[in-house]
Amino acid sequence: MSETSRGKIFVTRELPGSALTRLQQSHQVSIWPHRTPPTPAELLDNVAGCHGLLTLLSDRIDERVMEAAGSGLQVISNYAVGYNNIDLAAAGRRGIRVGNTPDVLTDATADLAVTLLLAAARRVKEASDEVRSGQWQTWEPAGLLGRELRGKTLGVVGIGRIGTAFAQRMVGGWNMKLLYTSRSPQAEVDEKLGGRRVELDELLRESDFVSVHVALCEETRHLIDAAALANMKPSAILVNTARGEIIDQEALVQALREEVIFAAALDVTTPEPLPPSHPLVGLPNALVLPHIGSATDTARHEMAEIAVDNVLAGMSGQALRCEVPLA
Ligand SMILES: NC(=O)c1ccc[n+]([C@@H]2O[C@H](COP(=O)([O-])OP(=O)(O)OC[C@H]3O[C@@H](n4cnc5c(N)ncnc54)[C@H](O)[C@@H]3O)[C@@H](O)[C@H]2O)c1
Ligand SMILES: O=C(O)[C@H](O)CO
Repeated sequence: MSETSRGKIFVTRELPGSALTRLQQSHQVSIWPHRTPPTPAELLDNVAGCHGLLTLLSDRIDERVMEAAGSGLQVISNYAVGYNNIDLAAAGRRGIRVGNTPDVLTDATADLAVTLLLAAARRVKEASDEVRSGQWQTWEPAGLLGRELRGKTLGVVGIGRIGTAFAQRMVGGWNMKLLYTSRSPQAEVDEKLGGRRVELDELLRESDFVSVHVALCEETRHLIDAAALANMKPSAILVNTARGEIIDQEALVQALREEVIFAAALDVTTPEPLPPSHPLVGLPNALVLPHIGSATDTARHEMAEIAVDNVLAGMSGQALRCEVPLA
């Protein structure tokens, strides 16, 4: 299909900025009009006959969805850098290209990981709750004591784009010692940030702050389980801006209740949204945000431009601006 012939595209949510108008100029575009995602049945109905899909991380794009779209489906463009919501093997079998939106959200997400770490270290949630609930009585010498960062050991689980940007901030800002896990040696991280690649066990044992940045896949699901949490220092803080499923959340609740670790600060959970009745929401030493890592105007606008470029390229049979390699 050429970029000028009108192919059918389903977009699963409105996007910020004007990027979607570029799709509308050349194609027949239908945009899911609601704030919440289509249900699986609604998704199946809406993709029928589509040549391109522009999806969000909350849309599960499995073989059934690809089947429902039909044999004309050429491209699935995910409005996210993570693509664990898409069955890549099925896309590969069907010759469907898959796109994502890396790099433009790296700074925003690394900044949020710093925010979470600092907020947990200085007990910002408890402090703010004290003011809101009227329990703030006086300035107390030993009230709400938190943790200092300078010179402490930082453990980065998965030192990709965001993990590296986060480590740069923490090493540069607070002169932290850096340990990281990676499937391959990272000479630049070692040279520029004084990093040392270690096994996960050692990272958890030695780190004062642990931040998770690895992609979610079968090998990383519940990478941080009860045994891993037990391996951490009782004074340690765990940050997660990657995906909720990388942490065994029930084990985390127990570890926080029993003070196996000091605190956790999470931008991602299982499920999303996390119900307000979930124990993590009520725990004083857990801070939960509603998956806002990339939520800056710049990042979300640039993500939209890439996602649209990916759809246009895929529908004209070209390599995508940001293409996910398929198995
Ligand atoms: N909270 C948010 O809003 C937000 C925003 C952006 C990204 N993310 C998440 O952060 C993740 C990282 O993003 P990125 O741009 O740094 O990606 P990246 O690909 O640069 O980094 C991912 C790292 O995970 C490693 N990895 C992948 N599979 C692995 C496996 N099986 N075992 C061990 N390591 C493995 C890779 O080698 C890489 O170092 C994304 O996958 C996404 O889930 C969340
Ligand atoms: O993977 C991603 O890009 C985030 O989770 C949302 O921006």
